[in-house]
Amino acid sequence: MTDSKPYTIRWGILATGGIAQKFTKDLVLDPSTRSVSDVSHTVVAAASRSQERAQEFLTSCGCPSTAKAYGDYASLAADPDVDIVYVATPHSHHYQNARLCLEAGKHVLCEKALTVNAAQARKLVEIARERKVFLMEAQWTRYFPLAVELRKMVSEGKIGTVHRVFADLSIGDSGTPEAKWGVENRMVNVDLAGGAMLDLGIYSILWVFQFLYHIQPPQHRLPPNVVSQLTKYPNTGADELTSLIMSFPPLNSHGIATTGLRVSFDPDNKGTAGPAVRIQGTKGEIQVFGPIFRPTRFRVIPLEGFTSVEFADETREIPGQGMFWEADECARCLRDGKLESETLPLEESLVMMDVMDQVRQQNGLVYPEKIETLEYPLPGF
Ligand SMILES: NC(=O)C1=CN([C@@H]2O[C@H](COP(=O)(O)OP(=O)(O)OC[C@H]3O[C@@H](n4cnc5c(N)ncnc54)[C@H](OP(=O)(O)O)[C@@H]3O)[C@@H](O)[C@H]2O)C=CC1
Ligand SMILES: O=C1OC[C@@H](O)[C@H](O)[C@H]1O
Repeated sequence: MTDSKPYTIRWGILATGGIAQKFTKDLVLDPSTRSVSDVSHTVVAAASRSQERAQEFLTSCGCPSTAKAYGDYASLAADPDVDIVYVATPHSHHYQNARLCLEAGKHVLCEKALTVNAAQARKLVEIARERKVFLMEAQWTRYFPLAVELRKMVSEGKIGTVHRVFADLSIGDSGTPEAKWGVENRMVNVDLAGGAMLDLGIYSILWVFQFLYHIQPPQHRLPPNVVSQLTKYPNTGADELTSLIMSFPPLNSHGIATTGLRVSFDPDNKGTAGPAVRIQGTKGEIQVFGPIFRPTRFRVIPLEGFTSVEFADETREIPGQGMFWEADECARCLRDGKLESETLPLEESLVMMDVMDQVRQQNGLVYPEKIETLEYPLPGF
């Protein structure tokens, strides 16, 4: 007889900002609303730099009244009731905060970009492996049913051999970025590892990677050659317009990933601009409609003479943001004793970090030493 009780994991939430709220509200939803019955989630604690903020956060997200509110991150990492910590601080802090939790023996789901640079990411992976704890970068988009379906279709050869992928995530609007972001906001503040690439461009890169790297046979999963251009944001020097061409061996397939804060993938907010991702193969093309962090639908356009197929993501009708898909993956990995996710192996996160390092090197974008360093622990994090 099978045990029908779901496998429940106990979350600790580290930081109380915008995405921590969205993620936590998704966690407390009943999994049956998304037809999931094998795993479930409970929030047992949250930590903020202010204890009061942590308590307000737990209440406003609808967490159980027994959940503990901590006024510092170290207390959360030390809580024996926490199985896994969701790290939701700015990029600049991921290395210090995730390391704190890993060293305390906690499993970790860390927001994207995993760290500021590849050396920090390698160190986290090394520690996770040493401690035998689970670590995953929160590239939530990969876990949407739409993305799962697309990887399956392309792997099965629906559009033949893929030779080129275009992907864009640019979020300029009617105002100027200067008026919108100023100089302090984490989107442009170099002290917080701000900039278009680590925050938004990573989605363009992950869409390229899903098809030109991830679904390739293991012997063909090779790091790309990268050429890039980057324009800096006035007054802070973060990147505001970044474009990469990646050439993936052995076919030298091209992945063109773009991002920007001054132009938009969807200028009129009506989808008039067309697809934000185009996956081009020898038998046709698949177009994905953005925003690509939370894609809405895709279209398959086979070679002339065939009918095109539209796929709308029906799961968008169910409650929540869709961040629960990645949370469910974490629960299944913990249940099955896996220390990393097959949908985003740690090695792939490292290759993506290497790509972003190369873009920064090619264009002279260096963040302050205190957030590029491997030194740990540092005060103030
Ligand atoms: N998956 C997705 O769709 C999204 C992912 N993200 C990712 O999530 C992370 C956080 O982004 P977001 O929630 O938008 O950021 P916010 O600025 O809204 O929140 C960040 C939180 O981090 C904590 N923090 C700790 N130190 C600092 C510091 N020096 N400056 C500012 N905040 C600090 C704060 O929590 P406290 O005061 O409680 O300690 C703060 O609320 C980033 O890595 C980003 O890339 C962001 C948006 C969407
Ligand atoms: O991950 C993200 O997706 C949505 C964007 O608005 C946000 O800046 C980014 O961090």
